[in-house]
Amino acid sequence: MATSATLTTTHLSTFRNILDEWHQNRLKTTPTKGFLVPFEELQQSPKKDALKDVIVAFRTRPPLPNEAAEKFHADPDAQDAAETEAAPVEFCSGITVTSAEPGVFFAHVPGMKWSGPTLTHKPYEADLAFGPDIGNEEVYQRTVVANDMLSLVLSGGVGCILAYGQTGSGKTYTMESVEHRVARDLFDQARMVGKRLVLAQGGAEASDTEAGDIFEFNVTFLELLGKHATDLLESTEEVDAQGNPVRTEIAVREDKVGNVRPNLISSVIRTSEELEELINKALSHRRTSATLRNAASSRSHALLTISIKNKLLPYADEGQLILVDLAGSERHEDSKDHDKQRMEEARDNNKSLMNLKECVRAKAKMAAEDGFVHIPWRSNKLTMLLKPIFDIESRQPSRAMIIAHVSPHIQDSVHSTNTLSYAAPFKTIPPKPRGPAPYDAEDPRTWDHAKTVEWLTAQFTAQAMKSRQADYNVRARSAQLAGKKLKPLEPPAPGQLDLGVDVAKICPEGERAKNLGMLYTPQFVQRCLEARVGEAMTVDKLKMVAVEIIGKLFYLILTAKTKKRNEIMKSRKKLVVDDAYGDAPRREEEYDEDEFLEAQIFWGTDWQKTVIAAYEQWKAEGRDWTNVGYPQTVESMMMKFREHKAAEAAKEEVYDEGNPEGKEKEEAV
Ligand SMILES: Nc1ncnc2c1ncn2[C@@H]1O[C@H](COP(=O)(O)OP(=O)(O)OP(=O)(O)O)[C@@H](O)[C@H]1O
Repeated sequence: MATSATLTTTHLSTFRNILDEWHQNRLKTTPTKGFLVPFEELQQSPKKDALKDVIVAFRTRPPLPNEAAEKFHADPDAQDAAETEAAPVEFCSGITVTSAEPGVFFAHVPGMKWSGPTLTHKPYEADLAFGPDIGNEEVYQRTVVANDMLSLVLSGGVGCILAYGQTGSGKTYTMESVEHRVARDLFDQARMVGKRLVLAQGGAEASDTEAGDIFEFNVTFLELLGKHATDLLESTEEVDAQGNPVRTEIAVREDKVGNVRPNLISSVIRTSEELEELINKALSHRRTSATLRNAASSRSHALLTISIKNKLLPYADEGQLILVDLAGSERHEDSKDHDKQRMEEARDNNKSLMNLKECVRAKAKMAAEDGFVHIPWRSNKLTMLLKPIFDIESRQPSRAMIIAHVSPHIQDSVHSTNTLSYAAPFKTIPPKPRGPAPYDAEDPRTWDHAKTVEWLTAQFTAQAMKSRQADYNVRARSAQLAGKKLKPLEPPAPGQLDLGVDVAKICPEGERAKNLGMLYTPQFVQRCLEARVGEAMTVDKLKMVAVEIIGKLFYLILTAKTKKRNEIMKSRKKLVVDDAYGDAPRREEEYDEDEFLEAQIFWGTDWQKTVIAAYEQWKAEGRDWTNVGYPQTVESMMMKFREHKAAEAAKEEVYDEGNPEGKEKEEAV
């Protein structure tokens, strides 16, 4: 089967003309929009309230020297091949960035109608769009820094950055640059956060406070190749028949308490240089193998996880930064020449990417609507490894960012539309302002300032009463030992109880429980330490009390959300996946756009060839092509595609791990 890239290449000059015309017409009406804040002014801290739980960005790279000529070839059987064969294939853009923020990419999708070549210009929206002229530093600043990822993870939250896209589109280029920049900045940021914490505890500002004095950093690097997980930090001399290093397989499963902690080599890191060295070591171990698209293609998902423990607040949650360079999303066309093992890997990779899509979409939907949607993270090893991001029962704040990469070439446009339509639905609109929710004593999100202060005061009062009672018990016991008896403990006179903190400082005017619920645990603890008055509570005692109180508040919020989820579930009966995705745009009336595109990819240029052959036959027989012939032809191609998919799915079911019926079915087959 000829590739669809060949078709595009054969008609390149026509596509170029159509594209030029489109550019001219577009520029007459809509100028290209840049970023909201110029790069030089990006340095201010982001507004925390404005941050989203799921951020989606698009990126396309510049064409590489000679890439078009080396990668794409004209179809020698095509009618106008003689015209194209003489000249080498030159670059023609398949992507146009019309707005950087919000991001808009147009994909120019070539097609062939009986009347000749056509281009469809399909727009896709994201939060950000990076064109070929945007460098790695700017991408890092506008994604990781502007979205406060490092503070989040240093404060006990979970941050995850995923690079997705066709093989050779630039994922590794982006992720490696992010990894090295994280290595560069994480320790400086940790030093700053740590110093503030030391100061809040009443400690003197030590200029030589090192990040490692306050935080403990542990790094792991896991590779998921198909269904097999291995440790990229394990050194090995052994190689398989293809020359790939052989490493011990690592189990990925939930433990008894629900954590997914694969048994990996975990390296303690104290400096930027150590982290940098570790990243380089792991990357050099990363398995690569040739594909049709990219000579050094990465066939696996690579997950770099940096876990951060706050030594000053041992009770606080451990922060995690998970950087994921996903395996290339290969098309049927690109993987058809692989051996059986590679085909299986490609199939498993695509399956895990589909499952990831479901999870991210559900998370995005949940954040946008402040409700609950089932997130099927247990269905696949990749999403199991991302449990901290997807587990709705987790009280840790989390933020996920997906950077979808597309090739700049028009020959890759069909694949680009797949990538963009994979990621675009992750972009959510912030929930519409609905006015204050009615007061509910059990839902802190509905409390006003006065109620929040009242609740906090009650919490600190309860703690102070506990301490007072404990203190009395000690004195009573000593008195008893001395043969005396103390008077029973009287309740304190109003205003006499020393809470040890100024509650008004913990919840200043204008703030309420909802705002406190958005603080990270260490931030709340820091606030309490800054509000400490007198000696009623020692610093250590106050830290414990603060962690307990914020934990209680998170618990109340989580319980209220769960209650709401149950109500939503009851009222909606069944929340189907499509519901979570929103209405999918339709392309050809009867067919779902994704399915239609997938079918075209499966057929490659045979799609157009079949249409043209059918057209000629129907016309020669004098029959109605437009109303009958064309729909019938498309339907029969869709049926064949569906049969192929069903057969693939049946195979997957048989081999699917953990499918209790799989073995029986396999035997039956
Ligand atoms: N923004 C960019 N600017 C310049 N060159 C780039 C850019 N992005 C990628 N490249 C180059 O393009 C080539 C392919 O990129 P890369 O290896 O990152 O792709 P990939 O998506 O990770 O592919 P695979 O999934 O096969 O690993 C590399 O030579 C890389 O240096």
